[in-house]
Amino acid sequence: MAAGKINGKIGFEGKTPFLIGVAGGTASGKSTVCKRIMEQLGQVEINQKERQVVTISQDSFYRELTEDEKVKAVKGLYNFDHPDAFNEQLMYQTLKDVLAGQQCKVPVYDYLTNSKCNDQFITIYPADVVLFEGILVFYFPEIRDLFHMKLFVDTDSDTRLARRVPRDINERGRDINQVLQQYMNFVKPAFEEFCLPTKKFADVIIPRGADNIVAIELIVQHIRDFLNRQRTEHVTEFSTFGTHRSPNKQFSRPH
Ligand SMILES: Nc1ncnc2c1ncn2[C@@H]1O[C@H](COP(=O)(O)OP(=O)(O)O)[C@@H](O)[C@H]1O
Ligand SMILES: Nc1ccn([C@@H]2O[C@H](COP(=O)(O)O)[C@@H](O)[C@H]2O)c(=O)n1
Repeated sequence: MAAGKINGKIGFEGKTPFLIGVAGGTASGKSTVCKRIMEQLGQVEINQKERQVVTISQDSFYRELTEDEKVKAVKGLYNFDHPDAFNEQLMYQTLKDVLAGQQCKVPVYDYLTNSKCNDQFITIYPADVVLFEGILVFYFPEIRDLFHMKLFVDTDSDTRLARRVPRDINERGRDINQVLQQYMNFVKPAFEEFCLPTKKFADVIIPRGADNIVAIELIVQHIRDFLNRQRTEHVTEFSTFGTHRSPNKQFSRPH
């Protein structure tokens, strides 16, 4: 079978998943936007293996800290917002595997220990659409070039800080001083230096994140069109030549 091409990008044998990058500052609503997209495509209630759309978080690719770095991290003195905090190679290889339609595993990340959970992985089953979300998903040129569509969630920094403080205290085991110290020393300057400049690479900027129902509906419609086109092409290929992958999983509209 000929290699697939989406937005001028060369794919692989069989169907190339549509890879969407979702960037934006901390607590801008990246995960929530991905969740809304999945909900609107009727994917949330479907079991993981059958899903047509999956989300991967960049947080799974934080690199392991040295003992010294662990001590700093506990005090809010480690920079988790610098590109060097991520394992770029593993991220790139994982996305290449995803694009090749391969099943893969990504580490489960634990914010309480600032490290991966030992022997715990999330299985990423082959899907037609893959969302990859994180603060620096557009930072690394080789990774950025893999995306077929790039979204930037643009929420003002006061709102983001107001969301981050309770989230980090309630869900990530931090205290208020630690959160504010980390924010002023690392999160804010790194956002300005590494994340915000990547907004220019976005195809679609989503002001106000998940509150922007119109933007999310437009993106969902674009994904639906892609999935429908893929299914139509697949039926034609399947009846003519046979194919490498099983027929696309069905997706449903929200009720
Ligand atoms: N539109 C919104 N309105 C209110 N709270 C929101 C909204 N979007 C996200 N949140 C909350 O803000 C926090 C961060 O959102 P999240 O989607 O996890 O951001 P990110 O993935 O960019 O870090 C979460 O507690 C989430 O529930
Ligand atoms: N051990 C860690 C790892 C990351 N962070 C912070 O998480 C932010 C990225 O996640 P979002 O969901 O907010 O996009 C990033 O700003 C890091 O500072 C952390 O605090 N501890």
